[in-house]
Amino acid sequence: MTAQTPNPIWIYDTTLRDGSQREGLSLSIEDKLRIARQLDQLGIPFIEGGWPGANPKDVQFFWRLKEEPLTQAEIVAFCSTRRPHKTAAEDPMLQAILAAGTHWVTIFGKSWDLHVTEGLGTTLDENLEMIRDTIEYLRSQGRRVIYDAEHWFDGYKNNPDYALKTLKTAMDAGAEWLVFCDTNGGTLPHEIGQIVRDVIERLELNPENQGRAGFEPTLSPTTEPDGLNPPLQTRHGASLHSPRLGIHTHNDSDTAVANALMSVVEGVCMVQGTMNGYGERCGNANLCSLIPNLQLKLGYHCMQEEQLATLTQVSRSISEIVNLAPDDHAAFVGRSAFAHKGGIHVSAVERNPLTYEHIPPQQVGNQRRIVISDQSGLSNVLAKAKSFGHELHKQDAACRQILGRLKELENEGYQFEAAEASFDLLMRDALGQKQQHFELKGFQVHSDMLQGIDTPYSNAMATIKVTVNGEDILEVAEGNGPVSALDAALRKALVRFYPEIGTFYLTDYKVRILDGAAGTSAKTRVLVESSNGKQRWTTVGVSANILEASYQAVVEGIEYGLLLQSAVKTAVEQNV
Ligand SMILES: CC(=O)SCCNC(=O)CCNC(=O)[C@H](O)C(C)(C)COP(=O)(O)OP(=O)(O)OC[C@H]1O[C@@H](n2cnc3c(N)ncnc32)[C@H](O)[C@@H]1OP(=O)(O)O
Ligand SMILES: CC(=O)C(=O)O
Repeated sequence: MTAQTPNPIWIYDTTLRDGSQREGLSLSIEDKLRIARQLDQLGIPFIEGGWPGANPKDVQFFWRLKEEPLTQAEIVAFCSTRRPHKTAAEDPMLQAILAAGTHWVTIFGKSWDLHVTEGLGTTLDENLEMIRDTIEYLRSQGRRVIYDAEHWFDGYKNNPDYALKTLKTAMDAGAEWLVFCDTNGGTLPHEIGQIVRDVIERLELNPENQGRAGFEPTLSPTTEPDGLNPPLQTRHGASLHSPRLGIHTHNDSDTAVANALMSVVEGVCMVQGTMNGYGERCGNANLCSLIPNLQLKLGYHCMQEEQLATLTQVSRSISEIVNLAPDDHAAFVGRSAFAHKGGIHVSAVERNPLTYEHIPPQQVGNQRRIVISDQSGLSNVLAKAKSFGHELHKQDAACRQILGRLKELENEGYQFEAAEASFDLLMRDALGQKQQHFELKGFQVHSDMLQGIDTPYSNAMATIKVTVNGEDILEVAEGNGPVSALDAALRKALVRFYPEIGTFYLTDYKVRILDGAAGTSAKTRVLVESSNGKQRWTTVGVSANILEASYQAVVEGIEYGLLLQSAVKTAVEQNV
């Protein structure tokens, strides 16, 4: 028995166009080029690059791509139909889209009569003319056209006959893809399914051309012939008399991904969306969820398995480029997507990951994580101990002791899920492996608010006394705040004994008031992130005194840094 080839779905990415309509997101040309290259590597066949007539950046972006073309993806330029009562040939926007020099163009036109009369301010017939004239003109100029039917679902609900006329006009004018857009994002999955089914029937579209029924059409954008109205063929030789269908959904009802999936189930074979779901208002359908759902759950083919296994990295790299923090809880690609916190979950996952994971995380390039907290059981402790290289068994007394201490400290306000270095130190303490590098004798911090030439500024001074190897050390240091002064004084006292401390620095400092109702006597939790230039680690301190909490976190940060350095030293010595 031969394995059946999965039906293909063409992914159409619009991060660079619809994605950049998200409030707070702005891309430079270099950003756009970097994102386009990542999508190309990922194996996305269609990348919508922007609207060339709308702004100079998008014009230049297409020029830059001509100089440094993508390896496999087809870059698509986007534009509206021509303006009412003009010809397509004289519309400057359409001249701009031609000048972009892409093989494929996407044109959006109105499907909803309300938008025609109130948005465009023209007649229903003129809108049909605009669609026809625009597409025919672009075809006459050798372009292949994807037609985005804007507000398709609202239009179809309001006036199905007119909406169908717009689609038929686009189809007859030579559009190769008709894309149903849920522009306002208000349609629910059951309505999407019903409407797509109706339209396929009413337009008498051939389901064979929709990428189902075992066909594997050769519509690879880069391998098909150039030129005017190229003949479209399926692998089996049947010519494409009817266009293929696509879906473009927005997330205003939080159902964009479900809506796109419903359309595919009904026969649509192009899915438009954006990386990380960026887009106007609440965003577009998130390709980072859609692609794995299509390929791993529904059995369609979107990209090679190895490309899918880079999805998490591409998602995070794009969030870095657009300068938006990645969503830790995003399905498939989020940091927490395969994080297990509850003790029951961890105990089962350690036996068989299927018990609490819907897919193996590595299929999308993500990884399983075990989180430590007061929701933990012995299984969490064992899993963490293993990841830190400690030999520990469920029956060991230390194991229960660590779990008990963890719960006790979390009850006092500590939070170890974000401070794994402190948890490692706690485990070492219980296992009798914690090395004490110094002993605190006391510290004092003095903080002033001073008047500068224009603005006030703060100045702080810390004095610290520690004992190292039996020797008492007293040091003073200044800082721009009490914590930085204390940190500086401590390092100054220790650096003579532990020169590696000179390479450590604080990279983040977070404070959380734990019991707001208690006012100034509330407890404070401090999380400190430290680095030695190669690794980063986080430690935690809790106290009613913010300086005391900061001191705990800073000291553990230094202790842990020393531990990491000595582990490196040991590894080097052993290799030698
Ligand atoms: C659903 C979508 O996401 S569509 C994409 C939306 N994206 C954007 O709008 C971003 C880029 N847009 C822009 O830079 C500008 O809006 C431009 C350059 C396109 C147009 O700017 P302006 O000429 O100043 O027009 P403005 O933005 O005020 O209004 C939009 C015009 O497009 C017209 N229009 C809207 N849809 C269409 C359409 N499908 N076909 C033709 N014209 C359309 C509107 O009727 C309006 O016309 P008017 O100027 O006669 O009132
Ligand atoms: C075309 C498009 O972006 C929309 O209708 O949402």
